[in-house]
Amino acid sequence: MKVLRPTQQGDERGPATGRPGTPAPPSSGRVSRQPLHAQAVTDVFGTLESSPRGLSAATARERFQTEGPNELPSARGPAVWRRLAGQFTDLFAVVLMVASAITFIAYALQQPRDTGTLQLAVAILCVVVLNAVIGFAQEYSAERTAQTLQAMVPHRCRAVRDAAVLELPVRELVPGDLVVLEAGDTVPADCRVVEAHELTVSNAAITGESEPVHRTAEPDEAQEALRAGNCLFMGTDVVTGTARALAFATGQATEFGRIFRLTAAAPRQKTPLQRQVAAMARRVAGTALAVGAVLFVIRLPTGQGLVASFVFALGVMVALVPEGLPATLSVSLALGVRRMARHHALVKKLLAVEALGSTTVVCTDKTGTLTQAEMTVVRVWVWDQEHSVTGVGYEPKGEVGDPATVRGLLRSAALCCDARLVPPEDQGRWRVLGDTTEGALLVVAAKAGLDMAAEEAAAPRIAEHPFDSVRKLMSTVHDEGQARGVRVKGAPSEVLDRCTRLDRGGRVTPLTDEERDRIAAEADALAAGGLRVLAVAAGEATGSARDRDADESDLTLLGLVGMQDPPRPEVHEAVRACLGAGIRIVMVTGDHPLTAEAVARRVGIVRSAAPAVVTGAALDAMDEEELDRLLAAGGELLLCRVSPEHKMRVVTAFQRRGEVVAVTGDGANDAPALKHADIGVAMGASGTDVAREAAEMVLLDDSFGSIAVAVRLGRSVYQNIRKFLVYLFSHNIGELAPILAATFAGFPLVPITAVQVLAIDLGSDVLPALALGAEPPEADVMDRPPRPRHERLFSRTVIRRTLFLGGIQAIGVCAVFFWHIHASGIPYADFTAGNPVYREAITMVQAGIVVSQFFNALAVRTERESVFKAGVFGNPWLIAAGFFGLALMAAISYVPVLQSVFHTAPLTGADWALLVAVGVLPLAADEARKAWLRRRTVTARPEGEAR
Ligand SMILES: Nc1ncnc2c1ncn2[C@@H]1O[C@H](COP(=O)(O)OP(=O)(O)OP(=O)(O)O)[C@@H](O)[C@H]1O
Repeated sequence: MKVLRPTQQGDERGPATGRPGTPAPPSSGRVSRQPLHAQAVTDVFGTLESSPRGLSAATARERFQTEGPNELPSARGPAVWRRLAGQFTDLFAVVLMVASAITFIAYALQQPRDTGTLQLAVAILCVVVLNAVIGFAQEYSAERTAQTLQAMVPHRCRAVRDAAVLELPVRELVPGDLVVLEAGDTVPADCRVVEAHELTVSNAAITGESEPVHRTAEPDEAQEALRAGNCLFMGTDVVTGTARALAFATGQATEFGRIFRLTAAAPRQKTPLQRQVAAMARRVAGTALAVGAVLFVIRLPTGQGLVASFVFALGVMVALVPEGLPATLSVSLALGVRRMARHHALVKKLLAVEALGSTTVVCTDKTGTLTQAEMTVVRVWVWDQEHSVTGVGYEPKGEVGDPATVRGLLRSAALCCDARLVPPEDQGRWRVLGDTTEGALLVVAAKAGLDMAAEEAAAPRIAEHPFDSVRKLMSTVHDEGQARGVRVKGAPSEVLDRCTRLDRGGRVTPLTDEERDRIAAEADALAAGGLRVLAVAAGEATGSARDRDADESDLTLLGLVGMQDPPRPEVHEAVRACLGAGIRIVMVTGDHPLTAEAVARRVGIVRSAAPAVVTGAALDAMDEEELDRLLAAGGELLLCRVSPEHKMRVVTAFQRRGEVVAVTGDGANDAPALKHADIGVAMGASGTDVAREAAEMVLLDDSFGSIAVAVRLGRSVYQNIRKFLVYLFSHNIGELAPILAATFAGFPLVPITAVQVLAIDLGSDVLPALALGAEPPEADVMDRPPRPRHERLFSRTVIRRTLFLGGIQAIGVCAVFFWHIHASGIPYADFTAGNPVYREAITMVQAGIVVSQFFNALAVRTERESVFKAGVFGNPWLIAAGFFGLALMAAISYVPVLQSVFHTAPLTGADWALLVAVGVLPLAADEARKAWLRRRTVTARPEGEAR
């Protein structure tokens, strides 16, 4: 975790406070005394005790022991006590604490003193403490979840060790490691560049300047490393080119580590959903206060005294406040996030969970997302014949039609590759380190009998012009003795544009227009079969300078290769599910239109005879209006030969139309589109660090199948939240209604006490609400159109359903109470709190609500489907939570200590039978409502959530 210090004398940096921008040299005579960035490359290796062959495994291990892992400690938030104290400062808690204090005072002033008042004061305090503890625990667990998820995002880098390029976890990197970098990589440690090809980096993470800056291996006389043109810093991004660089500082000793230490943990952002719920909870609390105050004023003149009226009003207030709601919401969101993670979709921001439910368009990549990214060359074309290649995967075993004819082409193609084939370990499979397209070329070269190690030794690479998805082309320059040979591979149109000659089986002739057309037609024919097609060419570098345009001109076309990439097996079903859910899928690919269309057909994205296939060039020719018209036309749309800039433009255009867009991306230059989209989806396995950083969601397996699962789960999280909102708010109606009814009927006491209400809100109702938040997705969740973007959580449907279920519950509970009171024949005015009939009646009311909530929980499980069809026991947690509530109620009714706390009485078997008969009514009525809804929707397909 430190700057490597071969000796201490030359080190002028303080450990934590020193300016880590200037790696100091050691003072040994063997190595240079200049700062690292001022040294020549050869000296740098000496200073850092490394070599162009990288560190040996043994040295790396040793340094890991002494330097520690290359990682930063996790950011520490405010102290535990501060966070806990913070829970007591929200409006809710303050109101309840004030209420409790007044109740305590009321109790002190009471003559004679009523222990019920004291119990109420204590109970309210308990609510405050319990809420604070739940809030704190939930916040803590959400944080832990976020940290675990972050840790799951793969952080790997490439470094040379024992002369071989290895992929290793970033934390294992040590000072002296020779890091291999390419566009899209995040720099894993502070490094000094020793080799660079067209390297530019974005230092935004360190300096805030997003404009890419050029970096080379040349010594630099700058004052500090940060300004030097040859140093790279942890956390910055490689924008273009490739490089090798020596790590000189890791972990906390890096510049990033210093900034990290200075930065306090950023405050956690609440999602719009959480804000909506918090705002709603505040509104309800306000209403509760107002209703309580009004009732207090109404009750005062009835002559029951100030304290009794106050206690009564307080009961009303407590009945209305949804105590467990915010905690339930957070738990439900966190559960959704965990479920998605189990299905390979890591949500980095809770926001994505909500947005997923309303996604209307998915712009998806092809390679790796829809396909397996297991490229295998199956055709090689050289003038004027096509050769088949056999074999599967990356195992270099198979036959090439006529190896002698195609060897020249394959040698050039393989020389122009950065990827490496990795033999199987422990009976695994052959793997590719690097680009899969290049992996396929190395495999076919081996199949044709080429020994690429020997070929590379015979023609060492002296320069390269890296691939990028805008150029769709890559070239390398090789020292071939008398000449410097150029090898080029890329999209056929790009390569053909740069060719002037054609290799006709060893005889080179000028390339005629006719031949050019013929070759383009061959490439199209291969692409139409769903193959990715690359053209390969060769030339000679003439000028001394490394001039890309000159190197890549006047080339000789050697031939074409066609590689297949089979669709992922799970994608067909996932595409069907998304289309069924009203989500439009737009394929966005850099590949050839014919290849794209063939693959799109295979996975079911294209089913019609004539999809709209639009190329990047055609997009460039369109103005915004034309683009809007294209998108508005709906239907199947494939965007081919496009660059990340096109992707960004299309995302913006979709959003202009009010669509909620999810976009996949893997490259560094996909980052703007990923950031701009409503949900940026990065590839976890093959994507670059930059893309993963920009995205809201990371797919660990890169598969489109995981997007479909995430949408399904995102929708179900939202549905579940609505379920427990209806569940929780409907019982508030059940609690409030008898209180209001009693007030207006002139009954002198409350039909349910505040302590009883709290027992329901925090005892019997919390667990079912949590269980509802964990409901599995409903069967038809993907048969509905996406939720409108701006639809409120408390939509009219939710409010209607709450009133419906709560209303029925309220009628039942009031009927039970007044029936019991009337059956006793005692006049209202004679009732006192100690009256056994009154105690029975209020026990009936509390138990009535609990029983009714048991059935209510079953009712809200589905929106349209009969719960009997969905399976009454489909959510065993819910059933268990319901029975827990009933058991708690039974204990309150029968256990003497609880009887005295709650002023309850033992219920008889007949009482329970009556309560079940009344309690089941909301479920029965809701079943009837669902049946009516289903019948209605068979004839007319309604809009949105009313379905
Ligand atoms: N390593 C490479 N070297 C040279 N040319 C390449 C290489 N990889 C791809 N190409 C060419 O560039 C084209 C675009 O490739 P690119 O990787 O940018 O597409 P993409 O957008 O990632 O495609 P997809 O949507 O299939 O993932 C390919 O069709 C191919 O002809």
